[in-house]
Amino acid sequence: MKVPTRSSRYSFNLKIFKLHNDKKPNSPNSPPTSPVISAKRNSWRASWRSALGSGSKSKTPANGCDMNGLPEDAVDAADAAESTLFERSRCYSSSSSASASASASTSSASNDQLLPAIQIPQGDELMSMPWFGMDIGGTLTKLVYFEPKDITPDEQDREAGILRNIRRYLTKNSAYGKTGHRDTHLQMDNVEIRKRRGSLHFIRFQTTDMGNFLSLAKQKGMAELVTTVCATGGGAFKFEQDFRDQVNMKLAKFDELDTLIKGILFADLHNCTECYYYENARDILKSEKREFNFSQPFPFILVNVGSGVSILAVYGPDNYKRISGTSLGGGTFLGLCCLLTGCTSFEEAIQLATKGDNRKVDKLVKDIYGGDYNRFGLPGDLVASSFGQMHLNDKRVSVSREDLANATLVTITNNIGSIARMCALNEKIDKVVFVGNFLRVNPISMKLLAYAMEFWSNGTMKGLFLEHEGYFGALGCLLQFNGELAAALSDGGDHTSHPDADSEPTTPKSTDEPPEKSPLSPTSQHSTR
Ligand SMILES: Nc1ncnc2c1ncn2[C@@H]1O[C@H](COP(=O)(O)OP(=O)(O)OP(=O)(O)O)[C@@H](O)[C@H]1O
Ligand SMILES: CC(C)(CO)[C@@H](O)C(=O)NCCC(=O)O
Repeated sequence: MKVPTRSSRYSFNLKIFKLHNDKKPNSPNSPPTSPVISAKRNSWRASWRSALGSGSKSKTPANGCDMNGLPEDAVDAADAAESTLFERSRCYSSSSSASASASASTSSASNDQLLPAIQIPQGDELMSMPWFGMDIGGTLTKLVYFEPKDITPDEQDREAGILRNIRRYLTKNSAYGKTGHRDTHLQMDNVEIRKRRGSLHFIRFQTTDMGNFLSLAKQKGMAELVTTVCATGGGAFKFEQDFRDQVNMKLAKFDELDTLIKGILFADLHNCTECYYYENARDILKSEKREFNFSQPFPFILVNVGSGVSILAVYGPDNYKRISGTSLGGGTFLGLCCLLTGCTSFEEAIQLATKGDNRKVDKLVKDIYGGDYNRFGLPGDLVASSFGQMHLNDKRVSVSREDLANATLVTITNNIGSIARMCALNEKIDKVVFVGNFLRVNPISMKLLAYAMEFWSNGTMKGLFLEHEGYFGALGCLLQFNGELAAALSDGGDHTSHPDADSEPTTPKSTDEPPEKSPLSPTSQHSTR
């Protein structure tokens, strides 16, 4: 359970508040007006929780965190390769119910407005197991599976063999087929969803393996058990017919950005160590991961770094807008890295980047000025031109694959950081949350983003990160199982907004408005910082 009274967290909020208020009005690095930090505490949570029908949250959860939000039982289940890169500890709350449900059409106009009560679907078929949420993205498909742990002996007797086999198959293995992988270190235990208690399992595979996934699902008898799968992401549209034809499954489609936000809020409510930041972000070598109290999240900028990048301004659980995006995302990093280094996987690309040095590839300010460019506060070590040395033959022949991988990672990350910061400045928001699988096993990028937010805003903005990185869309989708699933089924299975649909002014879910492009051209970033 998240405990708000953490002195270091308060001091961080106070520091930001002070910086905003102390700032001289026309300081070149300051936003035109200070972002408002709400004095109301946890009010959105109370209303959200009441909308979920989960009652009040106990202050001393049965498991999970102590009153300082520290892990009571740190579970080290990380895969060996991943845990060497990134250490994680867990502490999950058991105290609140879990079904996210507020429907888009009744979205709140402000953070504090009460949301409508959930409608639990009546039909047993909607409630029957197994419960999945699926996010079929441009590169990776994410699957969140709810494993009930409160099965009574009676229920066990009645549990169909197929259902039992699926449950065992998913929870006893951590690798499936060629690219399937269960992120065991992310498992959430003792979670309550729709009055059932159990564990959430997080599974991913390459979207290019969808054919194999469907064959496996068929082979395991899923088609006889599951009639409807809640799905989000572009693939929910692209593969809809394949699901129908190959496994006789209908997709109840949900919008990827709606479910992303729902998943984030749910995960943070249930995991007191979900959100973190980097202390000493200005010194990348010394910066260290620390928990962040995200109990008052709104407003925040959300940067979803998947194959491409979507940037949202989030004002409440059902109140957000997509303010920008860029095609230079995780897919670009992986694609360029494969081209430049001959690597064949994301993990290999990150391993190479960890050992490389971008300064052999990029042109730095000091390569041009001989030192800092003081007049505009550009340090000598700042990248002036990404890959800017690679037109020189002698430099080109002396760089390694590792240097090229590192430079590619730094280029893509800095560009995302720069656009995100401009968006935050524009919206006058000081919290910038980065998610998406690009950040998987990728502390280099997270530290760089934390540095970029802190340095270029003079400490007034904070880069924040979330443990379940790329799984929020799938998680949010699983939670949609309530009233919205019934709606999705009755209206033909599509619960997303279309560009030609009417949009709610306070809930810009549809894509009516022409998409705003990134405020920066890739070549103009430094001068606009
Ligand atoms: N095992 C992996 N295989 C491929 N890419 C990976 C892997 N792990 C992390 N990544 C990174 O994550 C990115 C995909 O992230 P994510 O799953 O969040 O997006 P997506 O849903 O596939 O894409 P989009 O949202 O743009 O449709 C890849 O482009 C790559 O940079
Ligand atoms: C197309 C999506 C939304 C798919 O998740 C994502 O890849 C993205 O936001 N790409 C960037 C598109 C843009 O330039 O705004």
